[in-house]
Amino acid sequence: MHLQLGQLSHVIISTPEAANRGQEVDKLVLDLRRASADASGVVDLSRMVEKLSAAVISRALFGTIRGLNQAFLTVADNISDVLSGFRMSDLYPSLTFLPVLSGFEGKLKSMREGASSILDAIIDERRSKRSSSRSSREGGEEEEEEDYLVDVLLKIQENPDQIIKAVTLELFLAGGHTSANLIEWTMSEMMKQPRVMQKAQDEVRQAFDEKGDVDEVGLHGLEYLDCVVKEGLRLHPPGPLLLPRESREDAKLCGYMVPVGTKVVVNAWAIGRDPRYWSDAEEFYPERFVDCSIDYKGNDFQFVPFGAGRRMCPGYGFGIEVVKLTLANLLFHFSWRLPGDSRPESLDMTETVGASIARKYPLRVIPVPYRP
Ligand code: HEM
Repeated sequence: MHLQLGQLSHVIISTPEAANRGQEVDKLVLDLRRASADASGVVDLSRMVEKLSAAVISRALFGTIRGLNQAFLTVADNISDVLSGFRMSDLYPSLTFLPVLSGFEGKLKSMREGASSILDAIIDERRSKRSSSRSSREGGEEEEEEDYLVDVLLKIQENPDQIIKAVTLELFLAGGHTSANLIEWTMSEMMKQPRVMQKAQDEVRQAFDEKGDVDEVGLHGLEYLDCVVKEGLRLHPPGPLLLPRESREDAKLCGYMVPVGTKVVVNAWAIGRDPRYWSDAEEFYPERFVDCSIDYKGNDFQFVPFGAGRRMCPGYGFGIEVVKLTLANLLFHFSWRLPGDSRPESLDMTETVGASIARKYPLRVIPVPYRP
């Protein structure tokens, strides 16, 4: 993973081993297998995928630290819940007393303090792990160094803990829910359209049948899955309004005057559904991306699920890899059915309203193992 983060020029988590996403995805497959043996066989895929992507991102950040991981996940989850959604103060930013009056500011402050003390403990734990493996190596013992993101930041001596904590929390908040959200919506769209599910499944099974399992290297040859993920991003961008910008000078935009200092919100969700740029814009049709040069890397302004420009998502490579790896595993190891006699076209796709658009109702589905 290659990230550019403010004061740091570059941070690289170099290997999938450090990110360790494969292990977490294997765990998800195992949990699904177990659940499929239960009487009803119905699983809450939304919840399972949310858990998976939080585990993947926390492993990449600081590995597994018993007790602390869970505490951090809970606090970070609460912060992200509080931050999503709109508040009165967003509509009337000049009324600066509103966040204080509503209790929003106090709530955030106490959550930040909670996250900060857990992160202090995580940093201390990684620091002592690093120094004990250094002493083992100096004593001639073979000890492999683990490089999680916190370790990389600790190696850069001039980073005060305050910055390490801010970067860790930001990455967790930005990278956890987004990947889960995209997996959940893309699976929902495929449940609704068995034709697409079948085509993606055929591709994945053809690629990995001989090996019997999905691997990250093989993911790059899955052209249809690539189109499916792009189509998921077009219709359900996990950050629908990107990050707010502020205009640095007066500007004229689409005939409107935008004065200096205006908060500008870019609606990536609406852009992805604009019929001027997309035919049958509301339809989930991955084939539109076959032999099409439009990509999500910030150069095609009709498709900006990761934003564009200097504030573009620095974690898109990591996010896409997690999403593809998870989807490929879900498609390879299981066939999927809806509970009872629900028909695919009747699957409820109601969205929540807020800074991120999630499914209003969790995706409840039945996994049927491909191989016993
Ligand atoms: C499918 C997964 C993801 C999606 C759809 C996504 C989307 C976005 C979007 C739309 C933005 C705002 C960009 C803008 O305003 O121009 C953003 C920012 C950001 N993303 Fe992601 N993201 C994903 C995964 C990740 C991951 C895995 C990480 C980290 C490991 C990450 C880290 C960040 C950070 C740190 C920012 C803030 C950048 C800044 O403040 O300038 N994202 N992301």
